[in-house]
Amino acid sequence: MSSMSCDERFAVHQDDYKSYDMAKLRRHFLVKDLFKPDHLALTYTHYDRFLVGGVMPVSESVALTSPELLKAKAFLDRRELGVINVGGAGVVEVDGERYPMAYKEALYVGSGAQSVLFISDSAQAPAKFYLNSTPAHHAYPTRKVSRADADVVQMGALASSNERAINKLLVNSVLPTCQLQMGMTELKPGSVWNTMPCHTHSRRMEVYFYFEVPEDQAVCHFMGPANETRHLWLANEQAAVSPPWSIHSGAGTSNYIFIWGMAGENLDYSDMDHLTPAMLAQNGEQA
Ligand SMILES: O=C[C@H](O)[C@@H](O)CC(=O)C(=O)O
Ligand SMILES: [Zn+2]
Repeated sequence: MSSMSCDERFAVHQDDYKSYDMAKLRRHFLVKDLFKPDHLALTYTHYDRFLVGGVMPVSESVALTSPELLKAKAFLDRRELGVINVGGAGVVEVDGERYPMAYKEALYVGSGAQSVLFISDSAQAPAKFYLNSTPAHHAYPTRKVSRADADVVQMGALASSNERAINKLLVNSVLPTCQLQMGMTELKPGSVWNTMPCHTHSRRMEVYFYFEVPEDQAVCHFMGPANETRHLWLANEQAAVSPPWSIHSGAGTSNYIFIWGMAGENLDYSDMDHLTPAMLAQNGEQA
């Protein structure tokens, strides 16, 4: 039998966050255990009501069941969904239509879909579907976005350990969405810093999900206002929720890949407020 869980995370004020110890910081901002066999793992945040999830079908297909908290008959009655496969080959079936999903392929599912099923091609190499979902007020068409459809931007340089390719997948230059934006950033070997120089965008919250972190390695994810940063050490396939007041940037003990997902006021990817490393060196000083 497939199963489902839904964790609820309330929004935190940046003044309160300063006093959190590590356990409390992790309880509020770290999302883990996204891929358990035949289980739909959901985390409902009160940041733009952004839902983060993971599902790994192994011995059967798993349905996108609507959690009690949504008080909705179907999960997508009032929501849109973004899916990226970070595991073996699989299929997402939306109202009977089958979308084959290879590794790193994305699917946008529009509001109003009544049935979404997640299926693995093989139990030996199960698919791992990473999910982001936000409230939606218009039904845009469901569409698959493969790597060839992505809007790709090369950023950084090996000399500053931040050479990476930003693959914009579910963004408005590729397809229409209500408020969800998702993409995948791949670091080149020898580069470990993502999103450096870093930024904030108080118009949107964001969630970073790290994968392809090699065994025995980890990523140190930085959060907080620029003059009061804290860190979260993340293992492979864990995510960090970034409130609108927070930077989001990480350094790994090796290279890795991560999926970013955003929602909020607008769909303008580039309207970030940038911060230089020198500004971060003012940490703890008066703003
Ligand atoms: O607001 C945009 C997001 O934070 C990411 O797209 C940034 C990112 O992938 C990177 O610089 O490595
Ligand atoms: Zn950002």
